[in-house]
Amino acid sequence: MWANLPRILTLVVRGFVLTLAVLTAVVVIRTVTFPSYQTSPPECKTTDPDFIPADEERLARFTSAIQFQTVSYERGVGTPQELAKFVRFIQKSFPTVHSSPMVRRDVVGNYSLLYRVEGSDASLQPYMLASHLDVVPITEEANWEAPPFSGQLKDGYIYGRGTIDAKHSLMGSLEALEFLLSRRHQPKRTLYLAFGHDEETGGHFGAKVIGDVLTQRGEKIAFILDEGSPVGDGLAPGVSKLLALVSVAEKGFLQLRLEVNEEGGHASMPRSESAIGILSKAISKLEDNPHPNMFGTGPEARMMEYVATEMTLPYRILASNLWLFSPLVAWVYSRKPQTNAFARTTTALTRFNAGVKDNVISPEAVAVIDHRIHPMSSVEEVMEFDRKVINDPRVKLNVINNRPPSPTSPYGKDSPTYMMLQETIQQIYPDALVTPTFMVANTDTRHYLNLSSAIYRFNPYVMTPSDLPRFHGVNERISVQNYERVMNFYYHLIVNMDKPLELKRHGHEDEL
Ligand SMILES: CCCCCCCC/C=C\CCCCCCCC(=O)N[C@@H](CC(N)=O)C(=O)O
Ligand SMILES: [Zn+2]
Ligand SMILES: [Zn+2]
Repeated sequence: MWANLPRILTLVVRGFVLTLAVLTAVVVIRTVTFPSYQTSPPECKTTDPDFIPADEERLARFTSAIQFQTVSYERGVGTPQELAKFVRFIQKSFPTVHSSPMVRRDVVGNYSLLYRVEGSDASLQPYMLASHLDVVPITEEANWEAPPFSGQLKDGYIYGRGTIDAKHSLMGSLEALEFLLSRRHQPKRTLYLAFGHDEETGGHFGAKVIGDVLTQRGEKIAFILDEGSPVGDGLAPGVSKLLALVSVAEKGFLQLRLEVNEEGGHASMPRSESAIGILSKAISKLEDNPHPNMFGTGPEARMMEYVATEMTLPYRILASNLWLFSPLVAWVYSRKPQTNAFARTTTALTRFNAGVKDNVISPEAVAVIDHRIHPMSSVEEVMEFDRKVINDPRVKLNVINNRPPSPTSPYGKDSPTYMMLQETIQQIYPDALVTPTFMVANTDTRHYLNLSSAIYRFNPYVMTPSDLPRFHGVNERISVQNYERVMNFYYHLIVNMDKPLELKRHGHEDEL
C-alpha cells in the first residue's frame, strides 16, 4: 500500500490537472464563441426634421404637470381635487389630442384616463402605452435642492416629485401624440393610452377599472408598454456601454403584517420578554436570513447572456459560462441592493409600531414586511420560509396583500413586438445594448395581464447608480436631455408601430 502511494498521488494530481485543463478549455471556447444577441442599430431618426425638441413651451407644460400635487397615500386615500385639476390641465394642454375625431377619451374610475386613437387599419390589433397620474408623498423636504412640487429647472435638470415616476411618460407620450396628430397623421394601428390615478397604492381604483373596461370591450392588445426599468449607465457590473433594460416580467409581492400580543402592564415590573422584544427578534431573524439566492434561474440569467459579448473580460468569462460560474455571479450580485434585487426575493421592513407611553409595557407590537418575490419563487414559498425563520408561534403573520410574479413576455428575435421595441430604443440610443430583464418593483400592468401576453416595462431615460435613490426619494429629477429622449422615444414608437409586426420564422410570415 505505502509503496503504491506515490503512484496513487501522481494519478490524483494528473486527474485534477486534466479536469482543470478540460474545464479551462470549455470556458475559453465558450467565451470566444458565445453568440451575440445584439443587433446593429437602425438608421437613427433623431436627426430627422420631425424630431420633437424640448423647447420652452414643452418644458413649461412639463413643469406645470409636476406642480399638481397628485399624491397617493394609502389604498383609496389620494388627492381627488388635485387629480381633477391635473385632468383638466391635461385636456387644456393637448388641444389636438382632445379635439381630434380619431380620439376617444374616457375618464375611468373618476380620474384615470383612457384614450383610444383610432387606427386606419381595423384588422391590426391595438397596442397600449401606460403610465400614471399619481405620485408618492414627499420625504425630507428640507433636503431637496428645489421645492419638490416646483418643477424648477436647475443646471439642466427639472426637479420634482413625478419627474421620473412617472409624469415623464404620461406627458412624453401625450406630447408625441399631439405632435403626430397636429401633422395630420393617422396611425394605421389603433393605440390606447392608459393613465391610472392610484398606481402608487396598487391601482385598485384606476388601472384595475381600465383593465375591466377593456376586458368588457373584448379588447386584445398586441403589446403593452408601461413604466419600468431604465437605460442603465454603470448600473450593471462589467458593462461599460449604456444598457437598455427591458423588463419582460415583474416580481410578485407579499406584504405581511407581523403582530405580537402579550401581557402589558407597569414598566416597574416587566416580564422577561415583551411584545416589542419578541417582534424585534423575529424581525432581526428575517433580516439576518435573506431568502435564497436564485440568481440564474429566471430572466436575469438571459440578461447576462444578452450582454456577455460586450462585457469587460473577467465578466465576459463569467457571463459566457454561467453553467460553471452562476454561484460566483450570484455572490457578486448579492453585494449591492440594486443588483441583489435581481438575485432573490427581497425583504424590506417598512413599518414598526408599538407602545403608547414611556412607563407602560406595550401589550402589542406590529410590523409590516414588504417582500418582492423573485420570478421563480411564489407567495407560498415566501410565507413558508418566513415562518421557518421566525420559528415562534407568538408572532402572527397576516397577509395584507399579495400577487404572484408575472408571467414572462416573449423576447428576442422570435418576438416581433420586443424587436420593435429594441429597434425604437436603438433609434434614440444608437450605442446602447438592449437586454431583457425583470422589473424589481411593481407596476399597473398587474391589472392588464389578461389583455396581452406581450407586456413590457421600460423607461426611456438614462439612470446612473446615484440616480436610483431618487425614485420615491429626495431630489427626484430628470435632465432636459432625458425628457427630450422620452418624448422622441414615444414618437418613434408610434411611427414604428405603423410597420407590420412580422414573425419571420421557418420561412413564413404571420402578422399580428
Ligand atoms: C444588473 C442590472 C442592474 C440594474 C439595476 C437597477 C435597475 C433599477 C430598475 C428599476 C428601478 C425603478 C423603479 C421604479 C419603480 C416604479 C414603479 C413603482 O414605484 N411601483 C410601486 C407601486 C406599487 N404600488 O406597487 C412599487 O412599490 O413597486
Ligand atoms: Zn410609477
Ligand atoms: Zn412609484
